[in-house]
Amino acid sequence: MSRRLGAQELIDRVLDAGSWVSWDAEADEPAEPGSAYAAELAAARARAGTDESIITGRGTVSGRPVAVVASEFGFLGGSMGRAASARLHDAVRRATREGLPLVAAPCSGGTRMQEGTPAFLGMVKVAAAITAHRGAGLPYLVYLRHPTTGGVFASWGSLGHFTAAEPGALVGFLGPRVFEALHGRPFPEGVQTAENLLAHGLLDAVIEVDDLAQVASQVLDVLMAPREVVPVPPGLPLEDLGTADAWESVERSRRPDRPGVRDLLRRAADVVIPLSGTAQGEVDDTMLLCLARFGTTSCVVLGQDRRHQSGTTSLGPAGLREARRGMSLARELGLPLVSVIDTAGAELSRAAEEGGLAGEIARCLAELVVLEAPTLCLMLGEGAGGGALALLPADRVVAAEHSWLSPLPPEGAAAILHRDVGRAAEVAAAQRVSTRDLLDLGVVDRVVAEPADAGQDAEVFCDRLALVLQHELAVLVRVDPRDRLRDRLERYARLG
Ligand SMILES: CC(C)(COP(=O)(O)OP(=O)(O)OC[C@H]1O[C@@H](n2cnc3c(N)ncnc32)[C@H](O)[C@@H]1OP(=O)(O)O)[C@@H](O)C(=O)NCCC(=O)NCCSC(=O)CC(=O)O
Repeated sequence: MSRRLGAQELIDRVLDAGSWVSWDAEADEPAEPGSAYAAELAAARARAGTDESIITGRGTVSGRPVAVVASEFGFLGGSMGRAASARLHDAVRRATREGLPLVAAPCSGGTRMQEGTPAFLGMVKVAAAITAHRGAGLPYLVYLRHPTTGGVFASWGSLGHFTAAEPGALVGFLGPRVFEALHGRPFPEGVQTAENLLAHGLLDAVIEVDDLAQVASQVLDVLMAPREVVPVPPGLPLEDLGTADAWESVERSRRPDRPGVRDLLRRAADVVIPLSGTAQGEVDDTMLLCLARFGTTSCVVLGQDRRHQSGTTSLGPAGLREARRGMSLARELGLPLVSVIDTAGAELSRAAEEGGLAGEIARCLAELVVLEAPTLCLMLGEGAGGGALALLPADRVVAAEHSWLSPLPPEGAAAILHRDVGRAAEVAAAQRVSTRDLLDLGVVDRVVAEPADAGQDAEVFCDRLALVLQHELAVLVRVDPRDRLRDRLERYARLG
């Protein structure tokens, strides 16, 4: 881990040179004059060079205005007393009033022990101010520095739309030394580290301080972009679809070299910012969640990733919870949502049942169908069962020619109907799973013709889909939100 940076040093490394303007008035004096605490505060001020454990203000990152709040660890371990919480609270509210995105860089031992319970309660107003900031559709980015603990991690450190941490940083709830003193044994090694939290879906990235400006500016470019209405790029001219039957499509969709959501993003998106996990302690690689920009339109993408659904891994409840994180991001930030269906079916296991798979499918359907944000579903390949349907109910549904949608894998349906998986092709046709049928049924709005071999011609396949995506997104964001939602609800009321 790099040397611990002071608050001002960090700000100078991240913001454009000369852009920093402090918002801090003189901090309140929380200590009784002449008390031991007053002496500690005076010593902390002299040592840290700041008047409190937090500094706030505004500046620019790559030219974009941002509000910044940063802890000063040199001031009583970055701990939060009443004056620090009041300063943070005021800065968050000012950022909201001024319509500025907010970047927070905590580094703290949590609530200031010298001030006890009255200071502890400051976590509540800070959480309330951040909720109001997010509620105003403004981004909140968090960079957890070494060390971030206690009530700071448990309030403003854990409420980001996007959360990154410093490599090797100690990030945890109770400080390890406090744990050992209380319990007489050391806290397990390697748990309270940035890297471990990343692996558990609690962080989106671990990045060096020197990369923070670039990452923050990319994230903000994507998050702040949709407020501009962009010209609609030309759509793809309608091309003749081939004559493949449903079963041929099923077989084509299962070819190992068929492009998946990652290939599509690599080729089609101008910017991709991966997010990791649910932000609540789960990761599922079968669901890809990211912020992306296609042409000039930014969106949240959640996509079933075929590369991670092979052999023993399939889409589980955590993947669907990750999808719901994407839905709330889109709702809060007013970003369009692109959902990508490509699954051979959700996980069938004890863990999935006990983890609430069916409930997660229900919650995805329920949230997606009424989501305020513009929504676009792309059927990319396989589309088996509730795990696929969970990402379907969008304003517009675009399908690659050989994608399909069915209540079970066709072999499963054949087993139910005929006790014979060998009759899967016949059942696929009868169940109307092909895109031709889905177009007739009004499930799909547009089918994109595929090259003769999507695996061989991955570029053509992805480029065509990208053109359609860009076009559809640009059209969608122009529609009045009330009309869009009403049309969507009417559409899904007609289906099924
Ligand atoms: C954060 C740390 C891991 C950092 O360890 P380091 O060895 O790097 O640094 P350190 O311990 O020497 O700390 C530097 C200085 O900051 C002071 N310091 C640290 N945390 C403090 C706090 N919460 N209140 C008041 N002072 C604090 C230390 O006493 C020390 O002062 P000096 O230099 O004078 O010796 C450790 O300080 C720590 O465990 N702090 C407590 C973390 C914690 O459990 N917080 C919960 C608080 S309750 C809370 O926040 C509410 C909640 O949990 O919900």
